[in-house]
Amino acid sequence: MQFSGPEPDNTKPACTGILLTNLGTPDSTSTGDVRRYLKQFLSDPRVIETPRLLWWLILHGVILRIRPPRSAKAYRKIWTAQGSPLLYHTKHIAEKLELSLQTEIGTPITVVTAMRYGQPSIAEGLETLRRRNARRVLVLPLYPQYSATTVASTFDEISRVLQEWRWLPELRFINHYHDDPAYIAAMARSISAYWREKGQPDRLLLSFHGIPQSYEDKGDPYGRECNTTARLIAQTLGLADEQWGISFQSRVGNQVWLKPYTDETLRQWGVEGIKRVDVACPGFPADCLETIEEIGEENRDYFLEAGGKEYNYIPALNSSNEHIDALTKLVKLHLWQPD
Ligand SMILES: C=CC1=C(C)c2cc3[nH]c(cc4nc(cc5[nH]c(cc1n2)c(C)c5CCC(=O)O)C(CCC(=O)O)=C4C)c(C)c3C=C
Ligand SMILES: [Fe+2]
Ligand SMILES: [Fe+2]
Repeated sequence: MQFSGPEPDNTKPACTGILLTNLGTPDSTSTGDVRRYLKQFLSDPRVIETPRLLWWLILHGVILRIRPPRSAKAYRKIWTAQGSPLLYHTKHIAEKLELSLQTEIGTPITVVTAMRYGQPSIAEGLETLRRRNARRVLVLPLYPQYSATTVASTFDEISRVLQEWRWLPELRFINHYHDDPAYIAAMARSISAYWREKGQPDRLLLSFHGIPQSYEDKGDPYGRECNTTARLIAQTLGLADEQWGISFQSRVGNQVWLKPYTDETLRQWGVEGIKRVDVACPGFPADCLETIEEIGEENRDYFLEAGGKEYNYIPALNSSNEHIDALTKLVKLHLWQPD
């Protein structure tokens, strides 16, 4: 094994680094770039637990032929002049979080963005921190709820990259913050601010990305953590049981995923005569394909076609001040005491 250099740049003062990570996104909406992204994402054994040889045949024989053009079409609907929403929101959160932490904490601190799949990679993010002489690194994956498919996968990639380093920084890793009071308060404040402007709906749906039910059966705590987050937000908003619900979206393939499903729930609510539904996605701190297109557009149609009259998607926290304040508090809880 060759350990890579150079060593930390000691000509610069030592600082603490925050590696702010998110899932990642294609480089562009071309089918080729989307295929490259999906190949990396769906080859991760934390995401797909099917035996490797069988999965390789399915992935290369079927999925990577059919899905990239379909996903590319969906990405084209949400792409902006600044590129992919997931990436620019995450970068903007990192910039504002750095300013906020520098104001709050006397010691030098730097925040760097990295993506589990695609660019900027985790290897690049760690290299940037090494060049800035970050001798202590706190990793903050932007996933409030723990799942092996997301948080453990991020940890796998960090440890894979660091296996090649000689001189490791001190490391800390935030593995979830699903019940963190500042995050719950920020979510509740964002929803009630929306309602102050537009009035309150008949029902609030809190929709989370799903995972296969079999992963939960094998011990993944994700579904339980989503339920806790949803209950805490509803409690903070003072909602009665019949005023809100929880659901899981974005399922892929034909296995059973966590239920109830978002699309089925919205159709059912439309049929039941619920007039207005607002949807918020507390598992997505930054808006992305799954919120803007799937919740903002696709599921709107399901609800309205089933008889619903009004449907609103309440945007993610993104780089709002309430989100930055919550993340600043969260980071401060995990930081080292000053020397
Ligand atoms: C097929 C398995 C998948 C699992 C398991 C999964 C878990 C999971 N994903 C997120 C967050 C995001 N997923 C996003 C997109 C996305 N997810 C999957 C598949 C699984 N996700 C695919 C194939 C895609 C790509 C889009 C598509 O082709 O449909 C995104 C958005 C990325 C973007 O560029 O905007 C996010 C964010 C979580 C939190 C999670 C488990 C808890
Ligand atoms: Fe996903
Ligand atoms: Fe989706």
